[in-house]
Amino acid sequence: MPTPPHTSDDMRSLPTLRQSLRTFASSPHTFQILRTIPYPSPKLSSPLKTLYILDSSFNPPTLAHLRICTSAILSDKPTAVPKRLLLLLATQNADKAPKPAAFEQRLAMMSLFAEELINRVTGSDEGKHKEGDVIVDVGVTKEARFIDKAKVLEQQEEYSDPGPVEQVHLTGYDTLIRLLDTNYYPPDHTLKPLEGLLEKHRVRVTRRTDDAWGGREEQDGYLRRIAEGETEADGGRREWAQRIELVEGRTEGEEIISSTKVRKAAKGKDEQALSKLVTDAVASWILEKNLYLEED
Ligand SMILES: Nc1ncnc2c1ncn2[C@@H]1O[C@H](COP(=O)(O)OP(=O)(O)OP(=O)(O)O)[C@@H](O)[C@H]1O
Ligand SMILES: NC(=O)c1ccc[n+]([C@@H]2O[C@H](COP(=O)(O)O)[C@@H](O)[C@H]2O)c1
Repeated sequence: MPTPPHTSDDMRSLPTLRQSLRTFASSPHTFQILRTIPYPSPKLSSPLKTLYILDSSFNPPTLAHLRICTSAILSDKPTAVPKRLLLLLATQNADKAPKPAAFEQRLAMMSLFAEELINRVTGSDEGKHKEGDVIVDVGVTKEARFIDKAKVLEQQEEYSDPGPVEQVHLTGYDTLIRLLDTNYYPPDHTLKPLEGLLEKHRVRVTRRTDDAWGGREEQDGYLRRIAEGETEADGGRREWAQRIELVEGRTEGEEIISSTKVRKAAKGKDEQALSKLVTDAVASWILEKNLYLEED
């Protein structure tokens, strides 16, 4: 699908975004890029090899999402360029009903977040990238499951030209558990449908150590059990463990960050709490637009 070059201003205009979402919803397409930074993209010095994808409800984007993206981009050598990251808003979630804020608000925040992210990873400091070496897309999809998103992205010209591009899906530990949950794969309810994703692509999982998802040992143990063949009874493969990388999230004692926590802080107009959970531009947008005041 041709990419309408939404500018930074378009992405701050809620009527423009509403119209773009309407056009997308009524189209037969299941994926669309709304904004690319920088645009027009610089001529690539070498073919794109890796596409990082953060698929999220971005309700709103948080500092945890920022860390997931920057850590992935900076984990690879600065010379391994170009690097491309897709911030992907799923308009249909596998589990959650739509909640505030409206999708156009989330897209506006994703665009601000993308600008801040680019600033973080490019600059003059050692280890950072030159301007133009990192490209960030803001896109939307109607697909809820990773296996379907991966297929749709493989078909996009931007992500397949001139040759195959390896996708690295960035998730948190809770999402890895749901990725490998047979309940999402009717009618047979086996893990076989994941073959396409886990044989061609990779998953980079950030540990999410808190009460709900257990500690580091428990999370590492889960991946070890995959490597030992525990999922084979469900149609999984032990080799998949090599396609899944577990990386550090917050360190001991560091604040737990989630979009739910941001929505609570926003409801209380708690600017100090917000500043520890989201980037500056996202915090300003939330306060200026009075987002999440109705949150329960
Ligand atoms: N603090 C975090 N640590 C590790 N992974 C995270 C963190 N926050 C979000 N993620 C991961 O980022 C992806 C998108 O996150 P999502 O939008 O669901 O955020 P969330 O904070 O879990 O949202 P909500 O609080 O609304 O349920 C998921 O794969 C999720 O696991
Ligand atoms: N098995 C799967 O592919 C699977 C399961 C649960 C969530 N998801 C997706 O992961 C993304 C993040 O989900 P949450 O916002 O619920 O954390 C969403 O796009 C959601 O649809 C995919």
